[in-house]
Amino acid sequence: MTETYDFLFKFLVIGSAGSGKSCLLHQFIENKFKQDSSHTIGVEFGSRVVMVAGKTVKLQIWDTAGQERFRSVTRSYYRGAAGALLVYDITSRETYNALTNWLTDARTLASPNIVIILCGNKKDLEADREVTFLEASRFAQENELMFLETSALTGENVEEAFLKCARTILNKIESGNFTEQCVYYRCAGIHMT
Ligand SMILES: Nc1nc2c(ncn2[C@@H]2O[C@H](COP(=O)(O)OP(=O)(O)OP(=O)(O)O)[C@@H](O)[C@H]2O)c(=O)[nH]1
Repeated sequence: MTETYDFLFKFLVIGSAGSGKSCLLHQFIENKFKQDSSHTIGVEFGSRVVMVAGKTVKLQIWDTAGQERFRSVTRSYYRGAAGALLVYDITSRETYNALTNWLTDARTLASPNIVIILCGNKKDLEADREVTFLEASRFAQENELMFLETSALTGENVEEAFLKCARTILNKIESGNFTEQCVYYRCAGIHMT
């Protein structure tokens, strides 16, 4: 099968262990909840071609392990990323408190201009919430992040998170504000299946 696209963006999914990164990726790629998700070892990969503002964009998505012992492996995948989903679990303040460290890694190891969307995942578990929408949106504003609450279980806002990030990158490219040559390519890719 030949697959053509206008742009290829490398995306990262980062955040603490158990926040739901693998489930978000699975929901976006397969359109269903990954029932038996176990800890990611190192990194996993998925891709999907989407339409964004009339352009075909291939998203190449790297789902990284959140566990500290894999940090040196996952850091080596940051280079060349145009966008990232920075994930925490709304029912776990610990995962929220770790956001600053993940953000520093993304901006130093990928690019200071990387487009990041903060995702407060497990929105379906309202009764167990430990992090309010308001405080997370303030954090997002202070750190120039977009922000959505998502549920990999119900699928709420999952597609939106990836598309919003892609749309922002595309806008930046088209307005000349995204100049890193390494992070996007206008290309006709050949994909063999
Ligand atoms: N209720 C609910 N559970 C979720 C959601 N997303 C993930 N989970 C559960 O949270 C646990 C961790 O999900 P994973 O996707 O494996 O987490 P991860 O961030 O990839 O974890 P690491 O690979 O260790 O970094 C699993 O038991 C999932 O079933 C969600 O949106 N809602």
